[in-house]
Amino acid sequence: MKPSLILLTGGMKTRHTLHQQLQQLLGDYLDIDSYAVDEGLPAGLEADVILFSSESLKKEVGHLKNMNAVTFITGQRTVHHEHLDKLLTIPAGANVLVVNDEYNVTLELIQSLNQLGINHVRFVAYKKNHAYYDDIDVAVSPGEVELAPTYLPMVLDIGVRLLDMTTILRIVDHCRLDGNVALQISERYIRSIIELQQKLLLSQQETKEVYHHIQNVVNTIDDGILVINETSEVTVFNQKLEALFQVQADVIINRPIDTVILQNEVVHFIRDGVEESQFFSIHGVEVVVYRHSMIGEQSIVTVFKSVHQASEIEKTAQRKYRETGFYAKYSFDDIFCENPKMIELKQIAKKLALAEHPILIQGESGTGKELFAHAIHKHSYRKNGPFLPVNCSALSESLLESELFGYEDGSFTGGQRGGKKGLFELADNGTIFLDEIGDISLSMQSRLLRVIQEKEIRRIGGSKIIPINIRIITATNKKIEEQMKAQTFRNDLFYRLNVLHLFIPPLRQRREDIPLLIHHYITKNGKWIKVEQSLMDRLIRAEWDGNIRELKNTLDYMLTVCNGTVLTKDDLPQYQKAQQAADIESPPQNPLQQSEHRMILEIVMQCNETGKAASREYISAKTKEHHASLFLSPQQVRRRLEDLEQKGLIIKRKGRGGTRMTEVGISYLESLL
Ligand SMILES: Nc1ncnc2c1ncn2[C@@H]1O[C@H](COP(=O)(O)OP(=O)(O)OP(=O)(O)O)[C@@H](O)[C@H]1O
Repeated sequence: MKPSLILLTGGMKTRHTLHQQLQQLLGDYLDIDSYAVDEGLPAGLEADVILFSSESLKKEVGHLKNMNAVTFITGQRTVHHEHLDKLLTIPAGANVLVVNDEYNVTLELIQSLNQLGINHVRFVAYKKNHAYYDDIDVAVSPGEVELAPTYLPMVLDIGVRLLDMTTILRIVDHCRLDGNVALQISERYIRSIIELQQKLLLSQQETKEVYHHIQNVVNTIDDGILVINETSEVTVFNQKLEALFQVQADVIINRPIDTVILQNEVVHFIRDGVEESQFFSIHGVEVVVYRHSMIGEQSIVTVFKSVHQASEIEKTAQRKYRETGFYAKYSFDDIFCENPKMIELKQIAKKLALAEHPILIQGESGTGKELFAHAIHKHSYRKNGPFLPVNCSALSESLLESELFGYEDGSFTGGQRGGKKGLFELADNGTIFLDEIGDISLSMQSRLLRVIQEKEIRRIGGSKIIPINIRIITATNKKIEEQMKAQTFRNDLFYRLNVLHLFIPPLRQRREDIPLLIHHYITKNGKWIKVEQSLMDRLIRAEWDGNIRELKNTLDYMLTVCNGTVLTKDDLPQYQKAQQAADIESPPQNPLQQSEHRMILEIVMQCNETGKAASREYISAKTKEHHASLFLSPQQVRRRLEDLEQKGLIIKRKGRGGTRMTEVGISYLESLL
């Protein structure tokens, strides 16, 4: 007769699994019965061996009467080896919540997982009444997945834990089975472990093959590819780069990038760069390096392209939009200025270009708002995408709406067959420039607000939601702050559009730019024409209510009518000639102001005549020679000069020329004498 064994477990699932395990290993030599507490135990239990599935179960039922056996054994348990590979797929460093119904058993499980060499993750033991687990990447449970908190992103079932080999051998020993039986059982046990090993080896082999395949693919690419992992070790370095850096990939792979790549600036850009791309010269080859952080993997992929190739790609991308006309025509180099505030403004705009936020540009009509919008797009990361300027005041409300949002077929009479894409859709991956934004109706304002908030649109008459990725630049010559007070412009929209802000000063506040712009427009027309000094002075001091646009129109007119090689006042358009008389500045009423004007202008005049630079300090020192009450500090001189320049009486120039009298200034001084 075979010896008998009764297995006692808490739950049915454990009973099934352990019964199956015992049957497989010992079924030929023992009569095996099993009971779970949850299913109810019979009135009396009698066997050679009674096996408790765990220490806690022994505590729970061990004291019961009518339980007779020669030997009582408490089973030691271990993770089911077939499920170990599930644990190996968890990324290194992950926080893993180990879930089991009893805390002590959970701690035991963590210990045995560590003993099995699963050390690449951090295990956290689950406690029944613990309210919330923060920062857990995955939960694992030996058959108790339903206990895991539902908010966790992933729960892996690693199967009911099996009886370990020592427990099996103790049973063999207590049932006094033949020595060969123990040998056969351990062989069966070992065989299943070997099968697992074979499975792992196979998958390792497959991984190697996939790696080689990827390596071959990466080597056929015409660009250099370099990838680093989260610890800055190089994981991919293709043949193209071997040639560029003149080094073998096997010297580089799996080493920290800063120990193998000697070009510090390249390493710095790859590891810590913020820009998307940068130029480098590597062993005399000019390259552009594009940097891309892989989301979720903490790896950085970089692509090295020759400068020539990179510019070809850009050209192809831009050509597409050039054909449709949706491209930025001007860059920052097309914005001419000498005024220090304008030079600073250009620098600021370049920085704003690199951000992704909306920009509101304010300034009077003709100051160059649209020019700035073009330049910003061209300087931004979206430069290869479309640029769409839209003049919001030029279209009626319904037309503007259909232009911006597009429409579906049959939405209204006269609409294009098959519907039409709107400008928001066409601007996808690029920039839309909404000029005269202060002129849009309140209902258009709310639609625009929704586009900005939701980053999606719906065509007129359509139901499909279309996601869009656009940058919005807006401009206005209106005082939008006043419009908000009058409640004709929505506050919430204003703050959405005005994340970044530029104010372009009117031309009369930057008169130094006038000679430069005049020179630019003359040369642009391909003419070799001089400007008579008296005309230049007059142009410098004109009001230019229409700003640069008006100046440009004036020059276009004069260059067309001019007969000789010198532009004179006679060439001025009629309306400006008419202003001439009114232009001469009348002296200030205040006698002190009059004396100051006269004193400063005389000093400047003297300087101009003797070729001396009329600096603030020099003028200030000279004022001491006049009446004591007229002394002006260099600061005061600066303010007075600004005022005189505003009036067009002098012009401040950088460099050796310094401040100069204008012809009008000279006449004005004469009128004061
Ligand atoms: N700094 C500059 N250098 C060269 N050209 C300029 C400059 N500023 C403006 N312009 C030119 O002046 C003209 C008017 O500029 P733009 O259309 O950009 O002005 P705006 O402020 O957008 O005008 P509006 O408010 O009327 O739309 C354009 O021809 C532009 O090229």
